[in-house]
Amino acid sequence: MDAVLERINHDPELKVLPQEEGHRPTRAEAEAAVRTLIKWAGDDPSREGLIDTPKRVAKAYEEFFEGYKKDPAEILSRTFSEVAGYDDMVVLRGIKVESHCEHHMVPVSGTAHVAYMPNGHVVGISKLARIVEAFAKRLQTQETMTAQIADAIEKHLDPKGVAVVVDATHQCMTCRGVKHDGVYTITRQFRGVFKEADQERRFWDLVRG
Ligand SMILES: Nc1nc2c(ncn2[C@@H]2O[C@H](COP(=O)(O)OP(=O)(O)OP(=O)(O)O)[C@@H](O)[C@H]2O)c(=O)[nH]1
Ligand SMILES: [Zn+2]
Repeated sequence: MDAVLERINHDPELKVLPQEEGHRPTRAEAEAAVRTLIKWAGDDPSREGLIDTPKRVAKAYEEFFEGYKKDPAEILSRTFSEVAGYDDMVVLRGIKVESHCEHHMVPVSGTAHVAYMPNGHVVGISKLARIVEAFAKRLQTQETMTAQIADAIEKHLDPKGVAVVVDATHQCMTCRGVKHDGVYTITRQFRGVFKEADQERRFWDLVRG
């Protein structure tokens, strides 16, 4: 691997990685990398239809991977305790998940169900969807994303329990490789009171409607 990096960094034809460690590539470097990929795929990056593609791809990447700029602590910082003693679970069913697999960088799409058992205060419900987005819009494995969502809610809301279920399809399994359609990958994290069988059952009853 080191030899590959060494070659990429020193071959002017291949120079797409920054020389200095920790340096974020510039937009121009990112666009040059896209031109390299277009050439490598066998097409001509200077033809009319492709001339602006590196710009478009860089812009799309900003959207696909905007989660790196999101701070879970900030998203969950505002809570409300005026809830008239509400003390049961809060469940958000069917939050859209649009992610990219870290092995092939192709889309992973599906839904997440997120629940927490409040501990005296609640959070704005949109913030739970924002937390899902903050971790989905990164290069991910489904397992990591599921655990990160649960960790963030546990850490910043301090609830009595948290449950996260992600149900998704991976284009790296449908469009390439094994090419199996209709396979849904389900990952789950049940923490705190959701480890109790009756709470888990109530969660599923609500999620299944
Ligand atoms: N556990 C897990 N695996 C994933 C996820 N997304 C993609 N993968 C898998 O990551 C694996 C990478 O395996 P490799 O053998 O290194 O790559 P590959 O040769 O492209 O594998 P194939 O997809 O089998 O062709 C594949 O089995 C993918 O299906 C994910 O979210 N979680
Ligand atoms: Zn993949």
